[in-house]
Amino acid sequence: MAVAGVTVTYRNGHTALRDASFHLPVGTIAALVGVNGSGKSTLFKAIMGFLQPDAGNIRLLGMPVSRALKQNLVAYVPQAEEVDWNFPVLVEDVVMMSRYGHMGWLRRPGAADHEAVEQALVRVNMTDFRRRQIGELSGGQKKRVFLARALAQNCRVILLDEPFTGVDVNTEEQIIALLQELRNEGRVMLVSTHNLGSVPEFCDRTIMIKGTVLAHGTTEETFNQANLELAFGGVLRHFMLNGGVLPIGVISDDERPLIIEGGRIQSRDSHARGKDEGNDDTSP
Ligand SMILES: Nc1ncnc2c1ncn2[C@@H]1O[C@H](COP(=O)(O)OP(=O)(O)OP(=O)(O)O)[C@@H](O)[C@H]1O
Repeated sequence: MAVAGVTVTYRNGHTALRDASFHLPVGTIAALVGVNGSGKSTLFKAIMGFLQPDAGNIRLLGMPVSRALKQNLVAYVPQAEEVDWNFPVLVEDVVMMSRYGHMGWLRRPGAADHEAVEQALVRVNMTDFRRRQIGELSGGQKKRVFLARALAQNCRVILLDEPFTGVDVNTEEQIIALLQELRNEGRVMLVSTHNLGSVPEFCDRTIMIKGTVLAHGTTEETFNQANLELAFGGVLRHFMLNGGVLPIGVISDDERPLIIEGGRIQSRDSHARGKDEGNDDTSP
């Protein structure tokens, strides 16, 4: 995925993205992080071809967006709020919709389509729910159905909008494991997330965004305190804990804080420990 000098201005004249550039090789999970309104959804919409950039260009797997879309190579896993869950549709039908591009003009599913849906549901562990109405599922189950839809489509580029919102830790871990498998198959995933604590855990690359791309590269190089402060500034609750010899910075964009100890980003396990230790003596 190559985004080069992309500027997107909405019809009301608001420029939500200006001169945004980054590139991702295949076989990557990249985090897209930034405050509310920083342009994450705008970038997704441009990559999905819903919005036409006013400047710059986007190439997916070496081809223009329109060609990648025509070949069914791009899938979008939406935020829960974007979907009308009252629409009466079965889980297996939601997944089958992704096969329309593979069907003839009569859109009658064939054996290959049924097989693709079956395999996708197995992969996300949702076969038992195939005859359930999508609206009756929990948040995490719905996310898994949308992931199954991306899989049945056999797309190579997957955009995931906040995949962990309203998802319990078990489901989050299942989704992460699946994304890692997909990465190993050579797919590219761009994941917008406010769960900063889990970014170093599963994202090879990070893109920091705030009206433009502030920084991008491997998570190791990019996901550091200086860039996080640049991207989040005063929005983050940023406080110091006094446990231990070195000061510990806690940066939290949501309920799952990220711990930076001695300039190094800590894993979730150590963050749980830090949280417990820090409860009494945190100061804003
Ligand atoms: N249809 C639109 N018309 C005009 N401005 C818009 C439109 N959609 C979004 N914007 C503006 O563009 C900017 C970027 O919005 P965008 O939805 O891309 O942010 P985001 O990073 O996805 O935010 P969030 O984390 O809240 O989902 C915001 O200032 C927003 O108000």
